[in-house]
Amino acid sequence: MKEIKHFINGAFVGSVNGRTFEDINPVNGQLIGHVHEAGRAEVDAAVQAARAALHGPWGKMSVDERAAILHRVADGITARFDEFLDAECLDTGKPGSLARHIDIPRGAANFKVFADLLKNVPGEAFEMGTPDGSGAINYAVRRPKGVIGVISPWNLPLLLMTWKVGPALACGNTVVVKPSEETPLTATLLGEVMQTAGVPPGVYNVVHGFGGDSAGAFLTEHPDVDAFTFTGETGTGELIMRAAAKGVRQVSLELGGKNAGIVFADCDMDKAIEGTLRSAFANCGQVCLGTERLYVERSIFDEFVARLKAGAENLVIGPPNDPASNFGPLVSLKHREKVLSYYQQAIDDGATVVTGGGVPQMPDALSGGAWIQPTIWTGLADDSAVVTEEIFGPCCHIRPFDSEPEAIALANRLPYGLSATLWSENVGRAHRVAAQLEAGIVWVNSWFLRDLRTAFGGSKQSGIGREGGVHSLEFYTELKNICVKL
Ligand SMILES: NC(=O)c1ccc[n+]([C@@H]2O[C@H](COP(=O)([O-])OP(=O)(O)OC[C@H]3O[C@@H](n4cnc5c(N)ncnc54)[C@H](O)[C@@H]3O)[C@@H](O)[C@H]2O)c1
Ligand SMILES: O=C/C=C/C=C(\O)C(=O)O
Repeated sequence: MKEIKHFINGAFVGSVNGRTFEDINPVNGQLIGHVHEAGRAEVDAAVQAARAALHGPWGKMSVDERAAILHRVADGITARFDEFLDAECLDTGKPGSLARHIDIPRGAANFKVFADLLKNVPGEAFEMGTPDGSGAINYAVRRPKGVIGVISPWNLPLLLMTWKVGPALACGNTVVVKPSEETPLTATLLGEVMQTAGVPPGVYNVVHGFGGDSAGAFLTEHPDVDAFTFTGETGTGELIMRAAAKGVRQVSLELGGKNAGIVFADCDMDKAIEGTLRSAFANCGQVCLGTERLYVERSIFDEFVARLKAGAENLVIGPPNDPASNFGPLVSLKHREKVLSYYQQAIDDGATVVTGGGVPQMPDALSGGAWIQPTIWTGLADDSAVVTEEIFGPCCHIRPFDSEPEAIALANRLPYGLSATLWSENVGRAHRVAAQLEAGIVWVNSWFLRDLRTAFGGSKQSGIGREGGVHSLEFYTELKNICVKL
């Protein structure tokens, strides 16, 4: 039985109050281990360690030295690839093939890319005239923001946490991470990698616990954290923003979505089906960028629905260690209750259930898991909660449209604006529609194709700010202008 501790000031420590909570495997409902729950004392110790580390060797390192250490962190993840893979699959139940190709490699890449970026990023300088004719030079330097609070969700635990820790550390900050209570393992394992890679104590800290009235809230209420970067639900983002207002601390928020996919009759149908099967059902639909609303041009509607149905019914439901499986359980029975409530709502609202809609029959050994069927609906009104609210499950609603302006208006009608996909072989149309979609990220004839140098984030209620490439620098550093009179 695992005992999962905090990682504070370079060491694994338990909670002084002795409180723990259970980490459950969503594949079979079995106990993975007991996780220490941080009280204010542990959160305070972590923040103090992070503050002290800013003034220790970490704060004095050159960019090159920091980058070399972060490369060792990335190499350390790769060297222990299978351990990270097993830990991520244990916590989430996701298919091993998915974590092998996305979650764990991105965990390593998130350190490498930002270490290299910092070594190569240009600065700015302006010469100016002065009344006495001697002139002045302005130049800007970037300084770390300080102690960063990182609060992350359970759907892509290592990927999303390192997406923030990588650039934060590359910029010279120190971090206190509060991983999701559902998925504590990989953030903890990363502590061991940090030790081996020579990251000084206090630079990377992890405190475990829940959100409200627990480690998450204690971290956001701590006055000595300089800024918060958060990925999770829009409602939680509002709470974090409110807490961060005390002391005027900055926030970077990557929040929920209800992402639209638009499929035009001039698409390549094979590609559109393949891409939509991934965007609706990958990671059991638990991807913030996933598609839960599809708008399909009427002339190809029936064919598209039939082919997506066939694809969904071909998904192989199974546990992470089954090499044939490409569809795992939801993260928990609690989350399944939420998703199933929308499955019921769809029926109550008069949907046609094209496929799925319930819980699959699983072998006895797996019957305690959070299994659910991939589900497709048609026939719902545009204002049904199933079509307007983020479900975060393996499901989508498909509705026909008749014109390009109608498709754009339907895609833009919700208060979310994270991502959108559009499928068309007409280049002019693709650019025209992409330009009008209210979303931070638009994928044309693809989905979840990620270049880490690009801006990533949501518009409207899907977030504040952009991370990725140089945009991460804007958040993780303070830009200081120095004006020198000559
Ligand atoms: N925009 C993006 O990039 C992105 C990426 C992944 C997930 N998401 C969103 O995340 C959500 C799913 O993740 P989730 O259910 O873990 O989200 P969540 O908001 O419930 O929890 C996220 C984290 O916040 C913590 N938390 C909860 N309440 C808190 C509080 N009051 N104070 C401080 N911390 C608190 C949780 O413990 C967890 O660590 C979905 O809405 C999804 O769209 C967004
Ligand atoms: O579930 C949301 C996925 C977010 C992905 C990223 O933040 C990323 O690819 O950097």
